[in-house]
Amino acid sequence: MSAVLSLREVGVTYGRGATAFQALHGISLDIEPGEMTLMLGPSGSGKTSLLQVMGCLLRASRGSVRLFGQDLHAGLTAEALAALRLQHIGFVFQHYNLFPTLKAWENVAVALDIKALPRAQQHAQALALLDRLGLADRAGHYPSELSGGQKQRVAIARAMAGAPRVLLADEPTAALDGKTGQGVAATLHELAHRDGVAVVVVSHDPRVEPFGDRVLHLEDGRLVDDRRPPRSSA
Ligand SMILES: Nc1ncnc2c1ncn2[C@@H]1O[C@H](COP(=O)(O)OP(=O)(O)OP(=O)(O)O)[C@@H](O)[C@H]1O
Repeated sequence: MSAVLSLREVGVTYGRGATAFQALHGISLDIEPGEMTLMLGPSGSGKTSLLQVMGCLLRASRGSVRLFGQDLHAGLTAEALAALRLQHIGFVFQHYNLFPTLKAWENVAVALDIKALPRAQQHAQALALLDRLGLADRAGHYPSELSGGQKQRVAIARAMAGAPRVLLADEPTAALDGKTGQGVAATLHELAHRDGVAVVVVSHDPRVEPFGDRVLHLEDGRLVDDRRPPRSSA
């Protein structure tokens, strides 16, 4: 396997001078396609900071980050970084971040807009994505008419609309009840295995753990464990 993302000795410091705080210390790891990587660790251990570095939302203060071999620190402008993000990376958040005034399919189509597709084609593609996530019959519903699990599936469909090679999810099941959370974790796992996407999930949720092909543990901004459990739920 060749890595999608390669991090070497990555450090992140917030603030300057007397108030500077080092949130990440010398993190080196490769993120592979076709597997679901879980990032676990106590509150404040740096999980979100690391996910943001991987997603080109936050620049590392030290070290190097490569996306498909391209060095994200080698003089890239903010615009160039944003373009890479749009092209390769999808995001899923704890609170779904759907537009309340748009129907489910329109929320997905927002991500297709960027590609300037004709509206009919956007509709067809959004429906196909929702269908894959078991939501074909909810395409015309507004977010307020959907359950938490359905909303998260719409958010995943939207994240997949740009056909990203990397999908980053920050606490995607935290607002969901047990069974629904497991269903969403299974969906993310399937995207990694069926589509070859590199899926990285930050979670506090023990119900998500069985779906991780690889489990990273962070503590105090350091990677303290990195393993592939022998048994996966797939
Ligand atoms: N913008 C910021 N400015 C200053 N400090 C920050 C900033 N963002 C995060 N931190 C600090 O960096 C450390 C790591 O934060 P981060 O959000 O990455 O941890 P986390 O493991 O995701 O935590 P949680 O599980 O609570 O979301 C924390 O001590 C946090 O207070």
